[in-house]
Amino acid sequence: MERMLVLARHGQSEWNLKKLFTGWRDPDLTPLGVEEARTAGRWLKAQGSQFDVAFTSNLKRAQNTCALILESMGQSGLETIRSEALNERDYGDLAGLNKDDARERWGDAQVHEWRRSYDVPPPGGESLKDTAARVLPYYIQHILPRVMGGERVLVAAHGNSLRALVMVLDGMTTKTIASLEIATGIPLVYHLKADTTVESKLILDKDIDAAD
Ligand SMILES: O=C(O)[C@H](O)COP(=O)(O)O
Repeated sequence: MERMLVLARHGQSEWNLKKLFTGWRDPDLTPLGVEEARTAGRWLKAQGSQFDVAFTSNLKRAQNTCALILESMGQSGLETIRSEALNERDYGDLAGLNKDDARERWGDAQVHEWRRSYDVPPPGGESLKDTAARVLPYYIQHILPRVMGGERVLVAAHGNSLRALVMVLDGMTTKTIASLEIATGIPLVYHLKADTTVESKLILDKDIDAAD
């Protein structure tokens, strides 16, 4: 039985382009982000992939990425389940601020800690640990059973909600997770074993250039 789980971060958003902290704010995709999503769908189709169900967040950049991937695969209208649990990490008081300005104001080290550490939240926002506290239960309760039942599952979500999941799938630690970047629109194709651990992982792009 094939147990396929594909994770895709949304394509470039309007606020990614402006280098603004986004979190739960709801900008749409840029034209490049639309093209990234369509390309991801074409790659997946070229791999011979098809999906039985998709999951995405309550934010339009992920929802539209999901729809564009499926459209490119000829699977528009596939069952797509939306959940706030898959939303990007909430960046709290940083949302809307420019990342370069934030580095100027608080220093590179502090901004990097807020963006990439496991348990240090940005002011008024969620740490990765907080994000994982909603992503992982949702994955275990709603996504994993479908994968283990042999359905081919797409999850179109966000840089940090996916980092929370990849941390577990890849057996990363609270220290090594700080180095993990997930680029926009690059599908991570997992196949799981019957015991739910990872049998294989394929990153459908060799030149990962993580969006800022
Ligand atoms: O929410 C955001 O600002 C981006 O989508 C992800 O931000 P990060 O790469 O700074 O965590």
